Amino acid sequence: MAKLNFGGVEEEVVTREEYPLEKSREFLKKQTIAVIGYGVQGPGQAMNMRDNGFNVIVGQRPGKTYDKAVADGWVPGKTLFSIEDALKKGTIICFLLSDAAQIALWPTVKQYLKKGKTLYFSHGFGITYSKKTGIKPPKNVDVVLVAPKGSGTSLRRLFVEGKGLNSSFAVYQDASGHARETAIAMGIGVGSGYLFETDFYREVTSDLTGERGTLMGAIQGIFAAQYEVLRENGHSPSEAFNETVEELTQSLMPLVAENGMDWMYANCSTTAQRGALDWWKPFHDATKPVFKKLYQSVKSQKEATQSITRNSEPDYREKLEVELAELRESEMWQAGKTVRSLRPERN
Ligand SMILES: NC(=O)c1ccc[n+]([C@@H]2O[C@H](COP(=O)([O-])OP(=O)(O)OC[C@H]3O[C@@H](n4cnc5c(N)ncnc54)[C@H](O)[C@@H]3O)[C@@H](O)[C@H]2O)c1
Ligand SMILES: CC(C)(O)[C@@H](O)C(=O)O
Ligand SMILES: [Mg+2]
Ligand SMILES: [Mg+2]
Repeated sequence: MAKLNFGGVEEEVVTREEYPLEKSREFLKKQTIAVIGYGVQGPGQAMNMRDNGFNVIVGQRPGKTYDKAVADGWVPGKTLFSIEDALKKGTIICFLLSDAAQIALWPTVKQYLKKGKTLYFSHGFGITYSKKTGIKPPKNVDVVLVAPKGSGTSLRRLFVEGKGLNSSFAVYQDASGHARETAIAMGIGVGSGYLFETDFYREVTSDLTGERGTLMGAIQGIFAAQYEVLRENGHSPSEAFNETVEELTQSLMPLVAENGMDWMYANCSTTAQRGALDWWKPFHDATKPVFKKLYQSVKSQKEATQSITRNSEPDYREKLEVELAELRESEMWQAGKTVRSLRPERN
């Protein structure tokens, strides 16, 4: 593993140079990788592995998602099967159902976890919260995790562009003596740019915090608050949206991604720099208590209970759609729809 300095802290990472794709293919050449579930991570990981030359099959229940798998080139009876048939054939079982659905399907999955197989997750949820999920793998199988740090949609898009998301990897159970190499080889196989090591608990707690925080929850909250203040002070929707969202995603975040926050600041006016340098600390101080509360809610497993309870309700999709529609139909995001339609590349 390559040792790198992350802001003064030494950490080890696995890069593609160190563990090349050919090595991964060679290590997994006798395995049948069964991707169970074809939602968001399923397609990204399955198609990337297929394009990387691995022996991959998909297990999906009938319905719209099964039809999507057919449209993506998976062939019924050859590379696309019922969940049970894929579980039977697979030697590495990639459990890529939603975390709540994994609970319902676990008794079925467990039946097919024969000695020597590997159970693969993309989240530490099922294992860490095993008292709530009932997911307790038999001792004679390997249990590993590769968690791409981003949406399955981005995992696929970046792969097609010749780039790669980074992923974390972990071993929960090493029955074979080579579980760690399986995790690394799978991580490279699904198209990760590089891999950093963690454990199931740390993966799930950081992931739940991140998506509820700056990655998804906090960002919407901050957008909404600023947009509302601008509107309350007489600014038009287009002006408020541009100063809140559009400029961030189109102009400034790509600069942050490329070279960091100070570099983005340096590419703005001294007027903007002065204001941003004065104001980031009050925003930090105002939000830190909320982040502390969030982390506590994750640590106490309140977030896990909430996810399991709400996402296991039979009508959770319908209820989710109502909440997503509320966002979509808000003035801010409706303004955003019009703003996006005006981007020159859309014409
Ligand atoms: N969405 C992401 O991009 C992302 C990113 C990193 C990690 N993960 C993790 O990857 C795993 C898969 O998440 P996802 O978001 O791709 O899942 P998802 O919500 O998209 O669902 C995946 C599949 O589960 C199937 N399914 C749902 N309920 C079922 C049931 N009762 N019986 C049989 N099949 C059922 C659906 O048909 C779908 O094909 C989770 O552990 C998640 O935390 C997801
Ligand atoms: C893509 C995310 C937010 O990183 C993932 O953790 C998820 O749960 O979908
Ligand atoms: Mg997550
Ligand atoms: Mg995540």
